[in-house]
Amino acid sequence: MGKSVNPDLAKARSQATFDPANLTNYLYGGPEKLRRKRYLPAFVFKELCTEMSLTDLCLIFLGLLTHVSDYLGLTLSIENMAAKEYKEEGFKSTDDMSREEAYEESMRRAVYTNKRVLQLNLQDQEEQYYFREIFVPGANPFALHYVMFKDAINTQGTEDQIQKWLPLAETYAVTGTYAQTELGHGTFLRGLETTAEYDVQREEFILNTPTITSSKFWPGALGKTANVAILNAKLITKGRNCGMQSFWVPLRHLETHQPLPGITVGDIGPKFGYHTSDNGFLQLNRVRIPRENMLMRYSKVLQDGTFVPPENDRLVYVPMTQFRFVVIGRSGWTLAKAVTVATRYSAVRRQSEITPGGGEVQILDFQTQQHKLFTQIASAYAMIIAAKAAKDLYDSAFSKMEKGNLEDLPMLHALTSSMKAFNTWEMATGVEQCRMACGGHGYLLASGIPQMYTDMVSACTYEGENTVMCLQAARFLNKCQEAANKGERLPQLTRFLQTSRLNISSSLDQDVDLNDIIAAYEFRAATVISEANARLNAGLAMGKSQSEAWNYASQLLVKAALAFSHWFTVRALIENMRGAGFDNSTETLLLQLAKLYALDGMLRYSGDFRKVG
Ligand SMILES: CCCCCCCC/C=C\CCC/C=C/C(=O)SCCNC(=O)CCNC(=O)[C@H](O)C(C)(C)COP(=O)(O)OP(=O)(O)OC[C@H]1O[C@@H](n2cnc3c(N)ncnc32)[C@H](O)[C@@H]1OP(=O)(O)O
Ligand SMILES: Cc1cc2nc3c(=O)[nH]c(=O)nc-3n(C[C@H](O)[C@H](O)[C@H](O)COP(=O)(O)OP(=O)(O)OC[C@H]3O[C@@H](n4cnc5c(N)ncnc54)[C@H](O)[C@@H]3O)c2cc1C
Repeated sequence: MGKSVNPDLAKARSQATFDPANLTNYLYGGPEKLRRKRYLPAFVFKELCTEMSLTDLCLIFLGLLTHVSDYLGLTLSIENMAAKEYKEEGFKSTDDMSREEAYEESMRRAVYTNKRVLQLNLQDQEEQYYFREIFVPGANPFALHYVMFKDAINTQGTEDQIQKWLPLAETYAVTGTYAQTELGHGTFLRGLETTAEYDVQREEFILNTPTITSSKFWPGALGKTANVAILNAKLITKGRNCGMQSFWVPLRHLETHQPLPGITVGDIGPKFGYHTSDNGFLQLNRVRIPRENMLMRYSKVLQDGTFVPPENDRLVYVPMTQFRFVVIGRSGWTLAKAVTVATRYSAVRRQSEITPGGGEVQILDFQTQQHKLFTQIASAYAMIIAAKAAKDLYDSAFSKMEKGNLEDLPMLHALTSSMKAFNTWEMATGVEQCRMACGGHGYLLASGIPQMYTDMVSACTYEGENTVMCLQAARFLNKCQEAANKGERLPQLTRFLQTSRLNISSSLDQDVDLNDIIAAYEFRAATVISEANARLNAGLAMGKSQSEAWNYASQLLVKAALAFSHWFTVRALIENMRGAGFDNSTETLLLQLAKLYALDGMLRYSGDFRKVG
């Protein structure tokens, strides 16, 4: 039962000046990865559905990605399910459900996918992600389990602890969360109040949330789903506060799922988005766990209570750095989904005339509509490709860290902090622009865009509130500027602070040279970073303390981190587009898209660029 494609859409696609397959292969990491990605939903839907053509299945798959299918009334007739537990007649729209019903529907789908991933032995993380997203397009109640809970075990646990706990997580013998934020503190981790006091007599930690503000508050899956937490608390041993450490804390009985003694836990209530994620609260009333439950890869507590500190006390923050990197990558794909919906809609929506009497045109013919959408298409590509570029730096830093070489940790923290802030702010702005570009229909939940926004805009807050993350990156950039001022050697990533010069060869009446674009963004970043450093030093010269001067310069320091991220993104986009081995037509188009992205950025931040000439 093939579905006819809208003639306007078909016509628009037929006018492509390049072969989309080349681009799709590049974006998904090559033809084999793309084949697998396309095979998965077809395989599963074929297994689930008796009478649907592959076109329908792909439509459902693409629609599910943007929730459209939920609202087009497409339902999956689920028969001969491999997993007998999944008795659902089809995917019902969760938008008309209460929070309880929506959570249960998402939980049902998530449990089904968890079982199928194990039965299909899907090992590849990306394939697992694609597979899950087909069935749980919104917030997945197991999100924390899949990412931060397992990452914390892998990065903070000893080999023995990994051997013991990771199989439990992989087989869903336990369901986990990452419980760090408290009612009173999310950003300022040194202010966390939950304590883990070592009892040397019984070789146990006594976990306690002594105040209402120390209640754990926000962790995903804490409300209902999780029965174990990787919980961060202030370690106290031999009367000494040894800072934040991570602990494996059972929360609920593995059979009855009832809270264990001393544990008060529940859901924090309705949120702006992520309705099917049960973010929760947790209070601990002198809960005892064995000494072996402290994750001791980097820091240890010996039987006699002696604290063995880590080589670097920031290593306990590694799970956050890892997840920031996930957010950096997913931001581009989130914008890609939104702009795909809005662009397709703009090809089929006819509204108003350009030439009086000429008939209503596709709204994609309005230059204002093209500007709204093409800049977001360019931004999505820029973020996806910059994330790929950051991955090379990320992988090399992590492999060195695993061998005990921590020299790249500051750079990695600065890069993941600034790019997480930059990408999520750009994604949030872009998704909202796509929603508005669809007029009234963009405001319908059926478009899929509103939920993308309300779910994903939280990424500007979680995993490090964006302003705070920019200031973290600015610490590193400012240190590099100070070193540059003294003529010292800089890390590779910031060497442009010493070398950037404004020798632009392009003139306004010729097509802009791509190297000039990179040079302009580099010079802008170097100038803003230098200005922030100058403001900081001006504060010190006024007699302010280091922290008061930091606060005095903080707005410019945030700008410096964003200018750095913008330069990193533009450079990655242009260099990867030139070096990707595309055929001429595809490369020409992509470099055109890169210019659009960069020149649009210059217009949006024209103050910076005018100031640096
Ligand atoms: C659209 C994308 C969708 C993606 C995915 C969707 C699916 C999942 C859906 C939902 C899941 C949501 C999950 C959310 C989880 C959470 O939110 S977990 C909690 C996250 N919390 C935070 O991030 C807290 C942020 N705060 C901090 O990290 C710290 O408090 C601080 C701000 C860094 C300050 O720390 P501190 O006061 O101790 O340190 P400073 O004095 O500022 O700096 C001291 C030095 O330490 C260095 N440092 C700090 N952090 C790190 C780090 N992580 N790694 C390495 N180094 C670090 C810092 O640079 C200082 O060094 P310096 O003195 O040399 O500059
Ligand atoms: C959807 C969602 C899911 C979450 N999931 C989890 C989870 O699974 N596990 C978990 O542990 N936590 C989770 N969190 C909590 C999240 O990590 C925190 O909300 C986040 O770290 C921000 O902290 P906060 O809420 O205390 O905000 P605050 O830090 O109080 O921010 C409020 C304002 O203060 C400003 N501010 C704070 N400090 C500074 C500073 N030093 N300089 C300048 N400005 C500053 C911020 O910029 C911001 O404008 C989640 C949050 C959300 C929204």
